[in-house]
Amino acid sequence: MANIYRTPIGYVVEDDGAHHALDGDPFGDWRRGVAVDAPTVVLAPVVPSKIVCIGLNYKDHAAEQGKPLPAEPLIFLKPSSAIVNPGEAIELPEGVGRVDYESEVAVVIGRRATKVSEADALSHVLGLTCMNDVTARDLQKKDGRYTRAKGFDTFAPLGPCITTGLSADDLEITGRLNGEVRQQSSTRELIFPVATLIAYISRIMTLLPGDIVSTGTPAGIGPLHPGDEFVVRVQGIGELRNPIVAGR
Ligand SMILES: NC(=O)N[C@@H](O)C(=O)O
Repeated sequence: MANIYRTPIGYVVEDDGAHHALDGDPFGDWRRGVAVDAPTVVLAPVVPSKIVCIGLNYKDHAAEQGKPLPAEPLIFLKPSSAIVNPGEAIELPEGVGRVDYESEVAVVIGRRATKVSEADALSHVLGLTCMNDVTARDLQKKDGRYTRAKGFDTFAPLGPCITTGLSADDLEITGRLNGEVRQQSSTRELIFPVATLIAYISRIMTLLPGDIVSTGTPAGIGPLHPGDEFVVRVQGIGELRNPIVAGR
């Protein structure tokens, strides 16, 4: 297991508490280079060609939304332009009403995946990271259109790193608003597990190295306000912390 950080000066790999420059390409051949200090500035770990999100993939969230459980994965896309780095502000656009946080475990694709089987799906995964699927809830409720409600700039905080060699079967996920726990669950509760999601999506669209599959949010969603801070924490990966500001 290793944590791969993207920094302004390149990738850094951390394992057993030691940090090394990553020589090569995290999606291809790479090796540990010179020893370096722990990065002080980390960027979103990838710039994906697409973010594929899953809706209603936790029973308790579907229940709090008053929605029936989907018979198959409910997928939608989020634009890469929505990505913000760990520590950067989530901007609440003017005039859109309520904007919610949604803590999620996100999968980083490592190898090109086209029509892959469930049995072979996980071999296409590079690792896991955290994502906040920020959502303009009033807009979503108004007309059910996901892309607009979830596609605003800064609505996809991503990070802090890619954790390799970690199973997504039973990871604790927590969402804290201003230090208070608002979401607490485990990936054990996912209706459709990661292998099923990758096989399902890859039958529709090819997943490319660096693409993100965000696995859905558990119950406990709620609104964000200027001055707040929201932290997504996933066991074995780390914390994704973002302040909230009023946007234009
Ligand atoms: N309601 C809603 O948008 N939910 C999804 O994003 C989800 O289940 O993660």
